[in-house]
Amino acid sequence: MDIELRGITKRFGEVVANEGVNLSIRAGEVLGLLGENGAGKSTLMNVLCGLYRPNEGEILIDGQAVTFTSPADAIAAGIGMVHQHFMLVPVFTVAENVVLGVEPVGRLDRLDRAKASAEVATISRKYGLEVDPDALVETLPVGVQQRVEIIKVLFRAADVLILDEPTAVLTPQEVKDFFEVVRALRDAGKALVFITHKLNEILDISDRIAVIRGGRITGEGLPRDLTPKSLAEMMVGRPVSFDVAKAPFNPGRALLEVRDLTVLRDDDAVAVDHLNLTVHSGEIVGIAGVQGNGQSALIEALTGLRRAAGGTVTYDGTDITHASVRARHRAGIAHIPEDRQKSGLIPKFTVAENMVLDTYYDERFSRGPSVMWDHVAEKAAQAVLDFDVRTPSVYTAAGHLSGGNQQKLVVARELSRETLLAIAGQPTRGLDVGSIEYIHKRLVEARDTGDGVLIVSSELDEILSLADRILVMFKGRIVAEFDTGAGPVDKGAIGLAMAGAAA
Ligand SMILES: Nc1ncnc2c1ncn2[C@@H]1O[C@H](COP(=O)(O)OP(=O)(O)OP(=O)(O)O)[C@@H](O)[C@H]1O
Repeated sequence: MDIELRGITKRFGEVVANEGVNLSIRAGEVLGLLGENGAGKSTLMNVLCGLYRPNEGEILIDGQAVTFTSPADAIAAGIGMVHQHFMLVPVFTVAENVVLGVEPVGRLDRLDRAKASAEVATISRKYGLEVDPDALVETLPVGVQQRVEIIKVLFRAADVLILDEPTAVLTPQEVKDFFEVVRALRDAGKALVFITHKLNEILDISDRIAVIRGGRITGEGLPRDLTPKSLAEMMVGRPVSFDVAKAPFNPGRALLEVRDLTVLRDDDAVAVDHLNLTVHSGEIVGIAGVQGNGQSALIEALTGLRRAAGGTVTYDGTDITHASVRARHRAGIAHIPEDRQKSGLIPKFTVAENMVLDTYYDERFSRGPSVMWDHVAEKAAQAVLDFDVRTPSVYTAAGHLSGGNQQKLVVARELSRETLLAIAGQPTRGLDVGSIEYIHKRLVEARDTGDGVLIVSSELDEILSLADRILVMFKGRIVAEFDTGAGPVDKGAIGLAMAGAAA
């Protein structure tokens, strides 16, 4: 099935998210769609999958114009979206999730479980999407849950699959397996649209690449004619540097001292196991590791979101092991959370309000019980400029910003106040290369002016380019340490430690 988008324009009030977009999506082809944060990728895909109606333009399927009034229309026409945030019911099995809402009339009590399992097994075999149809979704790793989402779309007989940043949450091995599936789908004649911010990935998996900028398609090309550098330039409209310039390493006093820290998961399993680490002033410490080795629980414990079951956390000489989130925040600890949508922002609040979440006690912003909103708006406008947050105004609801710009807003709030220590979880996930360059610069600036910075990232390249010291976390413990100042670090050795070789 071939699709032709012709002259698609989509506006939100004053904002033109897509403008006169012409794009073809062909059977048996992976189309890579690349664009900076806020360029209009999600909007365009939401038009294609029936979630938004365009103000102008039309969609043609095999030459015939179609109108979608709901996602159900698009699904009926064979267009399926695999969302970035999975929409599965955790307490249902794989097969139940797949057939839910389709047959028989969406009622689980009338579901023929054996038939559903058999159908899931057939799809799973056909495209190499390995999964146990009878497993409960909540017991499955993220990479497998994603396969369930894809099976769900294929079960609805989709010929066109839209994959919105599918690799953002996957480990490198899962990405490899996932690419195999994408190729199998393409070879079976499906049309795929693949959205990612990772330039190497888009060059690897795409048959054709289209670049969107400011709501318009500004370039198209074949991977063999493009490089990460040329793609980055096409996308951002200026050269992007992948190197970070840092001042000489000159660490000061110990700012964060973690001793013998143990943290439990919700089910009481040990997530962080008698862990020790120190972050000094003027130093970036990077924690590398395959996701799921306790990094998230560690950050939660350091920022007060999760109780420490044992050990101590000392910040600038004070024991903060059991201090509240707010007390830590006030004491000058910045936190860039891993999941901005869960814990970073309040989507209904404006950009300005989100800039002062938790800071309104600050005497610069409040006098007595009342908040000085003019002053807040002014400060917010400056931070929006400084951190290149793309928003129509500071009075726009944060939930209306593109995903990447929401992330930049959190970073702007956390790094534009007086802090001593910044703790960042996956600080650049979902960001375009221009924004990554920008946020890396700001983190290095914080270090150069004497802050301590602790970064947890599953992107090894990010850790390598930023960290002065690299700690590898495996099964809740630090299993290896690498000093980047002492000559080039052996990537292979880090990889081995991440896989538990040194444990
Ligand atoms: N529901 C909405 N209401 C108002 N404005 C919106 C809405 N959805 C998107 N926008 C605006 O439309 C523009 C395009 O956003 P879109 O989400 O399509 O970008 P994107 O390319 O997917 O970005 P990202 O890479 O950050 O996910 C942005 O300026 C965004 O603020």
